[in-house]
Amino acid sequence: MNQPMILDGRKVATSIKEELKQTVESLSKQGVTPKLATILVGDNSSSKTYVQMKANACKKIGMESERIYLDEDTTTEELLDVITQLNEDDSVHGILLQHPVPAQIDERKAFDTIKLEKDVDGVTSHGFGSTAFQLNAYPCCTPAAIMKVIDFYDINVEGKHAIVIGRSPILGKPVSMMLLNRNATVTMSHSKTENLPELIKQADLVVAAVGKPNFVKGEWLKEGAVVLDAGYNEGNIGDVEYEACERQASAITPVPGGIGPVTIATLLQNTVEAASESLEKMNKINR
Ligand SMILES: NC(=O)C1=CN([C@@H]2O[C@H](COP(=O)(O)OP(=O)(O)OC[C@H]3O[C@@H](n4cnc5c(N)ncnc54)[C@H](OP(=O)(O)O)[C@@H]3O)[C@@H](O)[C@H]2O)C=CC1
Ligand SMILES: Nc1nc(=O)c2c([nH]1)NC[C@@H]1CN(c3ccc(C(=O)N[C@@H](CCC(=O)O)C(=O)O)cc3)C=[N+]21
Repeated sequence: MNQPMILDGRKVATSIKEELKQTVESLSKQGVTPKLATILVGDNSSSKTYVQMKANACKKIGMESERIYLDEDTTTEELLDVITQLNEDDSVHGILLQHPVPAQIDERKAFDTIKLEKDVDGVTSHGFGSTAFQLNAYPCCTPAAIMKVIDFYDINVEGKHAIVIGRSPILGKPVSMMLLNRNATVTMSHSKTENLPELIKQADLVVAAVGKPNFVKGEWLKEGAVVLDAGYNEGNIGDVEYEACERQASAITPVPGGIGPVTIATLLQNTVEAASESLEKMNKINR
């Protein structure tokens, strides 16, 4: 039986967080404790779990966090006010608005209200554009996590055919740009894509970002494909049918224990970097 390499996200996350702990301690000694603010609109229970996980992860490495819950019927204006207040709050270094938001809210407008220096989740148009053009900005966390797993396990993407399933602003679209920047040949697919299984069959690397449990079937894969499952559905189920895909793949991320933990580590990393930047700025002013 085929035994693929299991891409262990917890291992990748631990190595990132170990390093962060020391930086957080040193920043705190200098009077700046990195702080992340998360905003959740509506009471989607799994979204609540994610923001709780993010808060716990902050605490574990000595960071602070603030969780803001807004009603399901919050208007765009009300949400923009909350974001503006966080933009102006010097104790907050990073802002994360949980995607998706209820339909009445203009998500793009809300994302773009986040100050670039505090966009630790890489969701602003400016952040996305900078990432696409390989300029300096915080990369979107889950896409960056996917790239970190690829790098940690030395997976070669140059010249390879990668298919990304899903094109959301926080996942499919940015990860496609990152893969392109690494010289992969990228197919972006979505709900209107025709003949998806045939396209997947041609891919050396499959990124699943659909939001549908067990969506990618084992028989769709080319033998030896690398499978990166970013999906995280009700009941801790990924977007790929794991057992069947494991038989076809040369390497695969499990769910849980794959991309998820690395996403959180990346979010912490970006927030700590934002705090360092703000300390540097303060020191310059006081000099
Ligand atoms: N591990 C982590 O850190 C993270 C995990 N996630 C998980 O990743 C998954 C995707 O999340 P997210 O990107 O936010 O989800 P969205 O719902 O925002 O986007 C889903 C995407 O999948 C596409 N899609 C839907 N159905 C099909 C189909 N039948 N064939 C091809 N494409 C399809 C949609 O296409 P269209 O654009 O045409 O509608 C859309 O682009 C979820 O399981 C989520 O929980 C998300 C973020 C972080
Ligand atoms: N603006 C925005 N940014 C996001 O990054 C974002 C978002 N919106 N909306 C929702 C999704 C979902 N998401 C997850 C993060 C970590 C795990 C994670 O760590 N999962 C663990 C499971 C841990 C457990 O269940 O105990 C694992 O896969 O092993 C899962 C899901 C981020 N998201």
